[in-house]
Amino acid sequence: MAEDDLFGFLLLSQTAVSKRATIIKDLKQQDCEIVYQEWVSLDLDRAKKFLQLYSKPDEQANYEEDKVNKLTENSCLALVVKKTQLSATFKELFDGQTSQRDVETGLFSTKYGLPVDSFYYSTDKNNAKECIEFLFPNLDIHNMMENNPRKYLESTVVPILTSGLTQLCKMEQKPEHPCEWLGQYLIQHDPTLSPKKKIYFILGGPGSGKGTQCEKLVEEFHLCHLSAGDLLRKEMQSGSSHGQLIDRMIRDGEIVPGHITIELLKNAMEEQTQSSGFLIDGFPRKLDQAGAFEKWIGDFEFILFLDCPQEEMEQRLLKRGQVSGRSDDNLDSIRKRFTTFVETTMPVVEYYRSRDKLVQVDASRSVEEVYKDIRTYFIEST
Ligand SMILES: Nc1ncnc2c1ncn2[C@@H]1O[C@H](COP(=O)(O)OP(=O)(O)OP(=O)(O)O)[C@@H](O)[C@H]1O
Ligand SMILES: Nc1ccn([C@@H]2O[C@H](COP(=O)(O)O)[C@@H](O)[C@H]2O)c(=O)n1
Repeated sequence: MAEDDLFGFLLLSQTAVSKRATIIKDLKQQDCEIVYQEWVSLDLDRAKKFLQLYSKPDEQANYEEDKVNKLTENSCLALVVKKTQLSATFKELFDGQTSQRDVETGLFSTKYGLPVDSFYYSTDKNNAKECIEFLFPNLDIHNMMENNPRKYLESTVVPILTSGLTQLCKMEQKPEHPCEWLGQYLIQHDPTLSPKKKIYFILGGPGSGKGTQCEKLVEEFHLCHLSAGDLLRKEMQSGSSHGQLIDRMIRDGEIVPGHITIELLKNAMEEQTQSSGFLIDGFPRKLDQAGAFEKWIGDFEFILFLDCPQEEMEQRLLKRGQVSGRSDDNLDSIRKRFTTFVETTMPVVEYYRSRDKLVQVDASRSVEEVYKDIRTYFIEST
């Protein structure tokens, strides 16, 4: 390690997390090495302990409720940064201050428009080490600082690589492209990339109330609602090359090829940084879509199935059709959608029921009655 190499840490709480891409890009442009990053969930007790550790010994630890709330309301992103003369870089990037302490508490907000208590950083060797040890108890910071590559790899990459290789060996049906498979495995299982966001699928016949119930779940559980149908309609209107195909398939109540829908879902999920999980409405409509989703995006918690008689759904959709402007809210398309639902989507429902990954509610009742049942599953799971 060069004489004046310095390790620092940076902790971004919820408000600052939205700027993480720019911040990381700026740091890298200044030749900072992001040696490690991890999403950290702090409970009340740990948030207070962190603030205590962060404050200078001669200062009163600052437990302002607001600061603690910012640290606990959502996962924070913590980074270990390395660079020669790191304090000078932090100073240059984040404020125009001159003293070390100003750098540590200073005007990060100037460049990124963030409140000062939405981030914490330090380049003081001992304080940074203490904070890093506290934030990442399993990280071998000592070896990292000593720049021992072997030990660094052993404490970071090797465990997940080993478990990926073990899984690969155990698979009865070996993947056609093992390196690609392994790459996906590493990304999906890397605890440092992102906190695992829970994914819930919402299925039910057309008009069973999926969108309506999702709105209520979003309000109570702050999950991100993504409707596969809405994403396809948006894609169609954007003038994409798939536009005509999607348009025709929606009118005929057919299922759009899974790779198109999964790509749209993947992009929408990646854009979403704030939510703690996803409600994916109207997906998977076909058995192979579920497998492809798990392979390319990740595992899900359960499928919520809204069970509703066809006559009731038909009435609801005809009523909605008076105002929705949807090309498929007419009797001809509605009947085709019912047929597709029974022939193609019910097998998905039955498959996951048999694997205990499905919960079912009677969706023929009033919106409130249905929701009362649904929320119990989410209270248990979130
Ligand atoms: N429990 C309910 N009782 C009566 N009407 C309802 C109920 N739930 C939803 N609706 C109404 O039925 C119509 C369809 O509901 P919604 O759009 O939520 O269904 P969906 O399953 O998302 O439909 P689609 O699959 O066609 O997108 C809407 O007009 C909605 O207001
Ligand atoms: N996974 C999906 C979801 C939807 N579609 C097509 O969109 C139509 C409307 O879907 P809603 O969920 O909004 O009712 C649906 O009938 C399909 O044509 C799809 O192909 N795949």
